[in-house]
Amino acid sequence: MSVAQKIAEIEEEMARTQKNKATAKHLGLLKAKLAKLRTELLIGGKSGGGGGGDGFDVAKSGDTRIGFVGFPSVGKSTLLTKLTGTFSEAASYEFTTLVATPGQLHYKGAKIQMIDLPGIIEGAKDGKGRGRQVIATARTCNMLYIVLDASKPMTHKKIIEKELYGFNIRLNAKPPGMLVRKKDKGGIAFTNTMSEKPRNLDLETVTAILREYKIHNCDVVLREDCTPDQLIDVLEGNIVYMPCIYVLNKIDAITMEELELLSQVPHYVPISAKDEWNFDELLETTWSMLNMIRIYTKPKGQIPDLSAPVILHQKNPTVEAFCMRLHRTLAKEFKHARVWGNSVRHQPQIVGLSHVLQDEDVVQIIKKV
Ligand SMILES: Nc1nc2c(ncn2[C@@H]2O[C@H](COP(=O)(O)OP(=O)(O)OP(=O)(O)O)[C@@H](O)[C@H]2O)c(=O)[nH]1
Ligand SMILES: [K+]
Ligand SMILES: [Mg+2]
Repeated sequence: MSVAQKIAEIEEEMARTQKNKATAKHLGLLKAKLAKLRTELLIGGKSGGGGGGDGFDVAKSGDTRIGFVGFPSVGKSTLLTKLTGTFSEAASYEFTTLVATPGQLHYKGAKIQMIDLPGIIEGAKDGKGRGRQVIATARTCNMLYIVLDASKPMTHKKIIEKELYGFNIRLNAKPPGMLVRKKDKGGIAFTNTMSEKPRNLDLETVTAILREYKIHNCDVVLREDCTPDQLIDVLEGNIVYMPCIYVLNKIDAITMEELELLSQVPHYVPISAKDEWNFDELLETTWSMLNMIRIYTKPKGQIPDLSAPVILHQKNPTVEAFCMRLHRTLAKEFKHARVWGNSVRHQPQIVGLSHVLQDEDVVQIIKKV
């Protein structure tokens, strides 16, 4: 039996199994088996077809990377051409795009690499078409645009999400709030640091899942009400968490009433790639979800170069993170920094490595002599 067949078999059994307290442990076990098989597919393993776990070979450039994922002919290539000016062929027939096509957009001083990808269909992750190559490339991105055709059924969104989930991509989610610490002896300890009782996990389910991973001595500490799937994610360890915008394209082809209904979807931005409608909102939303912060450098005796900020990805980056971004050894030679901007009261202010910077601060590093 191939890995894909084994996966299908387990998925069927899970669908047959009723969800209740008595079956929780068994379901947890099936989920763990499923995750292991998916990882086997992902890493290449013994699976047939689909081009292995490797993505398209696209050189990284710029400060961040956004991948366009969606069914065929939803308008991904049209969008790339309009946003970046890099031509990617668009046509009314499916699978026009066969390879990854990168373009670059300059926005608020940042260089954003955008990658137009071939369309995917249901079953992509298991080797249909170029699906696995597409999703493997999607895993290398900092953010995804899931492009949807507003005039097509919204079930397409679910299908794409499922394909990405099966390739260990978690959309608009944070790593689970739990600690899993393997030890040499002492058995399995399951503790909870929340004020309320956990609703989704108990010692029995945790033990069953850990056993599937051949772990017999381990501390599991809950900081949030995590699910069995989240425990499995932590054990698998190769999960990618990334922000995603549902880009609802072709709104020029639907009525206002239909558009109103579609606006219920979270993280969605309606656009028309053809008519360039609502690109402002798309880019504003992109910027805020990427959590990018611009820091301007100021060499001694010169004015800061406001056209070329250094981009940091953390929400609250420190001066140390800024130094690391500039050069690996800079933090070691660091004496102090002068900072102008919103993060300081005095302009400039002398700060140390632990100072937290804000968007558009100007920083001058003073090295030890
Ligand atoms: N009405 C309308 N049509 C659009 C829009 N954007 C793209 N199209 C049309 O939709 C068709 C498919 O566009 P593509 O850009 O090739 O779509 P794609 O997602 O790249 O397709 P594949 O590469 O085949 O996966 C073309 O005929 C486009 O002209 C839009 O905003 N409105
Ligand atoms: K097309
Ligand atoms: Mg295309």
